[in-house]
Amino acid sequence: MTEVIDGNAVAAEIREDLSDAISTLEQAGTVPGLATVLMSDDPASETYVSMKQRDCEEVGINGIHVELDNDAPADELYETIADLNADDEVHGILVQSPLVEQVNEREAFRAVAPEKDVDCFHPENVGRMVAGPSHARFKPCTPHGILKLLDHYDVETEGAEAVVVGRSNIVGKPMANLLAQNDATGNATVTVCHSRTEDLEAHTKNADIVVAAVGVPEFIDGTMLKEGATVIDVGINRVDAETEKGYKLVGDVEFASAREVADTITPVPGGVGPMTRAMLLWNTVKAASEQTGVDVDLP
Ligand SMILES: NC(=O)C1=CN([C@@H]2O[C@H](COP(=O)(O)OP(=O)(O)OC[C@H]3O[C@@H](n4cnc5c(N)ncnc54)[C@H](OP(=O)(O)O)[C@@H]3O)[C@@H](O)[C@H]2O)C=CC1
Ligand SMILES: Nc1nc(=O)c2c([nH]1)NC[C@@H]1CN(c3ccc(C(=O)N[C@@H](CCC(=O)O)C(=O)O)cc3)C=[N+]21
Repeated sequence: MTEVIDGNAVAAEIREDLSDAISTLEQAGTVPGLATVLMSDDPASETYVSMKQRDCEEVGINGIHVELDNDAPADELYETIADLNADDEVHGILVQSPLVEQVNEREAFRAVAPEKDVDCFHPENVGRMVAGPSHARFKPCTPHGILKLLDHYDVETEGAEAVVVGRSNIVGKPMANLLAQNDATGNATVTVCHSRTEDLEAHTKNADIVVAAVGVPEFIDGTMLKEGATVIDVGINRVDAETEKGYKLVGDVEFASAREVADTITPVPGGVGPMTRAMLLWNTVKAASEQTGVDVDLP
């Protein structure tokens, strides 16, 4: 029987475990603080940011939300980030992507103080992550959440053939790097595929673990997978449907055909998405601990 991974359940467990670390910090006089910054006309962004704020409330993190006008000058965003960098009550800062066009996203991510960069987008933190486990500060939330899911469902990465489809800075690139690292959640043999890959199916067919982060609805189907594979679907695509909201969410994997072939598979929604949010809380607690010098146990 194919096992369908329950990302909501694993994320709830992590939030529960984080409460202990948050209590430890509170007893030492610190409430962890996470600032989310929204400057976007992307309709999904508002949903994600409000979910992140709701998560904060649930676990006892002080959520601070800043929303900027979409037509404000880029400097307003930089000033906001500078203020948050200087604010002792803020331990983590997330600048929601995509940003409006007048802002250079790379510059905005660089403006976040590296100690508060809970997305792990700052080049200093990316470099430290790539340098290896003893150098790393944060792991980016989505790949980090995927490693937690693999561990939770006893999917062996060591020696596995892993194929990551997609090479974005937010998902594909760090995911491939982490799976290849020489540590307990890595040691896979990793192939990175992208839009210039000649024969995608030849790669995915050979993979024990496929991570799909493409942004194309139902791009990978069962015929492209190896029998018994683990399939991690990162994609969140809104497609028109006759629902209350006028759309439904589908992944980058065609779930019905993939589950016939896979041994273990994530659904959309309820797979990777909730884990991304849980690891954002995790990184915020780690940031608060490091900024205050109060030791905590992280799940
Ligand atoms: N669940 C979660 O928590 C998150 C979900 N997402 C979702 O994951 C998906 C991917 O996001 P993101 O990584 O930001 O996307 P990007 O658009 O930044 O990157 C997509 C990647 O897929 C590759 N690609 C596109 N078309 C093809 C193709 N036909 N064949 C092979 N590769 C292709 C691109 O290749 P190239 O580099 O050559 O252009 C690129 O590397 C989206 O659906 C997004 O909404 C994103 C972040 C978090
Ligand atoms: N600076 C920055 N950091 C991010 O981590 C970041 C970002 N920008 N921009 C957009 C992407 C996307 N992303 C998601 C997080 C959670 C869900 C999630 O919780 N999804 C739920 C359902 C969501 C819904 O109902 O719409 C699920 O899959 O079950 C989805 C997508 C984080 N991102």
